[in-house]
Amino acid sequence: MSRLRLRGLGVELGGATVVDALDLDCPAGSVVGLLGPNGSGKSTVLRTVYRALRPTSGAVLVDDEDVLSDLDARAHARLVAAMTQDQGPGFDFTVLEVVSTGRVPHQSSLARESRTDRDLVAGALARVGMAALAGRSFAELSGGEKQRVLLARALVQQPRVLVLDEPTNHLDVATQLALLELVRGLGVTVLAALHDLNLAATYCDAVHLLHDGVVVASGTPDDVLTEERIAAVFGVAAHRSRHPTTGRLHLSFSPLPSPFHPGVPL
Ligand SMILES: Nc1ncnc2c1ncn2[C@@H]1O[C@H](COP(=O)(O)OP(=O)(O)OP(=O)(O)O)[C@@H](O)[C@H]1O
Repeated sequence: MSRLRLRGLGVELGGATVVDALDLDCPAGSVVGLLGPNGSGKSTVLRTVYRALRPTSGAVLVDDEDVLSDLDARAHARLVAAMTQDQGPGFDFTVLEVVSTGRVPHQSSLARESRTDRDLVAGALARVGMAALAGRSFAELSGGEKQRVLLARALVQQPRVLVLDEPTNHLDVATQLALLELVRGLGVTVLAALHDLNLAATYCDAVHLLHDGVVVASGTPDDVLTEERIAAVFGVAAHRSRHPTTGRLHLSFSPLPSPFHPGVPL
């Protein structure tokens, strides 16, 4: 298991500072949530970790390896896998082909797909409940089915760090819980951007709360997600309680005056 650390991360986009001097730790094997309102910088932070975006300053470390400068693309893909909204093949591939591309970083350029590769792909498709759709066109899948296929692809990469950008946003409630249970059971270090604060409270060991590109609080969901902080950062009234079966933090929300039209409830 590996730990992920972001140190002094800064990102400027279109002349504006989107992420500023950000430090963030994900202990080995932990599930860490990145929380914050729309536009707070969550995807931008994640994109630097999976190298879709080069930060203006700072470092991304997996254990003590600087993944931004020390590694070629294949070596990086063996360390870090991502499941995001904007992924997926540009051409029409089958589900099986899409998941199989996750094995490429582990294959030498001459070697054909091995028995191990095929077994891993079949196993991952079964784990995400997509084995029956292996021969289907990826492009024709529903949003939730695509998300599950992209998770299977990330799993067969056998990464040490898994980055998830809004992993549950297309999923029905049962599949949301199944996906997060699966992810928790992997034993890999996970950094996930989540909008659902209750899912974060249930499944994350720690959370970092972003506001305007800056981490304003870090710690356990219980410590970070106070009613005052949620009101200040998200602009909603939150009521804290305990989930009746898990005993974890549970939040209920009601509107404060609209951020768009102060004084007028949303
Ligand atoms: N290429 C770009 N040029 C200029 N600004 C950008 C660019 N990409 C993103 N931004 C801005 O950076 C800020 C952070 O965006 P980001 O997508 O990281 O936020 P987020 O927290 O993931 O939001 P959401 O919850 O809506 O997905 C936003 O204000 C966005 O408009």
